[in-house]
Amino acid sequence: MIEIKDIYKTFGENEVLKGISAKFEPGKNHLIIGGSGSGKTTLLKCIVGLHEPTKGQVLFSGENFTEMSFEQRVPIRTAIGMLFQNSALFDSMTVEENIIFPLNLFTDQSRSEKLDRANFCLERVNLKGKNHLYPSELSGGMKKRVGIARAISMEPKYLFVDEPNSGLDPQTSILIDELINEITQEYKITTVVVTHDMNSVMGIGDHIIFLNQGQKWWEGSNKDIAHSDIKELNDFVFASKFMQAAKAKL
Ligand SMILES: Nc1ncnc2c1ncn2[C@@H]1O[C@H](COP(=O)(O)OP(=O)(O)OP(=O)(O)O)[C@@H](O)[C@H]1O
Repeated sequence: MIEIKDIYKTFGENEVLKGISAKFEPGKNHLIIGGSGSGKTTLLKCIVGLHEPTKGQVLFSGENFTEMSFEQRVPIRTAIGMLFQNSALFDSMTVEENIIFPLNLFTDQSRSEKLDRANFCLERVNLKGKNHLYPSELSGGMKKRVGIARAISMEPKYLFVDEPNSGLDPQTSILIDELINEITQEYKITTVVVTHDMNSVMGIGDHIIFLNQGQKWWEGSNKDIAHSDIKELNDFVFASKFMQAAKAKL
């Protein structure tokens, strides 16, 4: 479980996050949605410690991450898997080397244990046997899957994903969403996803937080979202004609 309490983040004069509180539970997909510039990525970065909040607290399993020193944070950091935009794979490394990279950094596993783990993770994301390919030889969807394989290589308790579907076609997007959902449920991971993708929202949004102008404007599940009477949320969710037509049938 992750709990954030009254998070503020200011860059210079720009107050980007204005007092956000929420709880993120294991085995669930928590989606952060909102318009461009509403503060989604900033919030994600504040939770994982890539930004320090100006005010407020982040608690991982009840432990106050915000007040910890760099060294104290290490056990929590190693329990975090991250998949950020563009998959952030190392181009000069093979698929296998990319997956083993965090194991080299944070574990004292033997070479054969690391290879076993890489093979397990590759199989889990349906990329068995692709060990020796380089990122330049992969499609966008395959890169995302390698990114997911790397993110789960350390058996994370927490998974953070920024825009998993950017640059992917709709069918591949759904496969990536399904993979995130399966992994989240299978390993009881607390998963937090920043997304613009309404298919993801409707497909895997167990818990959705809608940010508007740096504030938590609404939260609920994908079942609740169609019945909200919050104007800003409806304008965001039902911006497309397709979604308007879908709502009319509900
Ligand atoms: N490192 C930074 N320094 C200064 N300002 C920043 C920094 N990071 C983000 N911002 C500002 O914070 C605001 C919110 O940015 P953020 O990237 O969190 O929004 P977002 O909701 O994720 O947007 P998008 O959907 O377009 O990715 C923007 O005004 C941005 O300029």
